[in-house]
Amino acid sequence: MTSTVEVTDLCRSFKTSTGLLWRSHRTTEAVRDLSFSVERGELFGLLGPNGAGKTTTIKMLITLLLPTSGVARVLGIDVARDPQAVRSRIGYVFGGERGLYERLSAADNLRYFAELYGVSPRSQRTRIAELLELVDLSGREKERVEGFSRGMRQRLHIARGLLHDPEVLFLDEPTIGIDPVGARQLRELVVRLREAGKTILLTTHYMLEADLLCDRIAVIDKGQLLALGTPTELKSSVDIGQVIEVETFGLPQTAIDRIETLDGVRTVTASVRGHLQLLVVQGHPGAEVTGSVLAAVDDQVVHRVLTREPTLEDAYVALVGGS
Ligand SMILES: Nc1ncnc2c1ncn2[C@@H]1O[C@H](COP(=O)(O)OP(=O)(O)OP(=O)(O)O)[C@@H](O)[C@H]1O
Repeated sequence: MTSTVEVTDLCRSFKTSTGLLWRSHRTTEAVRDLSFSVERGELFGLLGPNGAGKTTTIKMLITLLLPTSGVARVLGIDVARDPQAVRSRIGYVFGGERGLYERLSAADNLRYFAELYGVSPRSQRTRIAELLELVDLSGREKERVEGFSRGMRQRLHIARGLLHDPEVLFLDEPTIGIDPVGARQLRELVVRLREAGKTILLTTHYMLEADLLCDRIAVIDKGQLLALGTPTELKSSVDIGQVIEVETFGLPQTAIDRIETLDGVRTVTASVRGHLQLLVVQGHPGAEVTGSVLAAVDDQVVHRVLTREPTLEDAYVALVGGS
């Protein structure tokens, strides 16, 4: 049986030129020899840092961009040979997407797109009602979109992407810019879609989201596949050493730089948590680094220290940080 999405040695490069008088040309290889497949009914995640090639890959799969070389098949159809046939059987939604009619109600927006997508007039009414129910917007369908939150708009976009009942759905950063409550509602919707039998390929920068949602994940960087597997497989495939979280306040950059150079330390990431700074220090496998990390930090500024099990984010940082 063929996979629902099958990507084989896929490449896409872009030629760009800069300068007015002396033009210089540059080629960016956005996707390089990428191969993976997504099985029917699977929720598959594509992860990678900015510029890794995730959107370029999705754009080729949804027939908005032609591959430079290699083959991509969706539902067994070559995306470069028969884009029309692919388009009629897939849906896609980009995070932060515009394109809804603000002055129209949610239901009128769906009616308009249903016409555009050629949904038969007979089935439009029931289809729209079903979709509004699915995306938790029934009861709000008569309200104009201009009064909707970002999360509601995104759910409406997903309903729009499902009007023609596609078998495969591509979601590019579906929860970007959406508050935690809205993001949770969207994640619940994605789970319902999977339960309804859709095959879903999604990109995200949120590791917790990927860990919660995805059956399998491909991690890509610089257009190439770095790792592929279930969240559990990824966590155990990367030989992660000790992970220490240090909550501090007012820690100078020089101290963070010093920790990075300590023996046994693999990566250090610093972020803001409320009024505190959170340092996440990953050690090399087998190295005991808690003592030396704490010695490098003035204990006047340490709020809390804990060691914990590696998360998908730790595995991701180890994979991408080391590439
Ligand atoms: N139309 C284009 N012209 C030139 N270069 C492009 C074009 N589209 C993408 N690129 C380049 O291709 C590379 C991959 O970009 P892409 O948008 O696929 O990454 P991404 O993984 O989706 O990143 P992000 O997480 O930031 O959305 C980048 O270096 C980008 O600058």
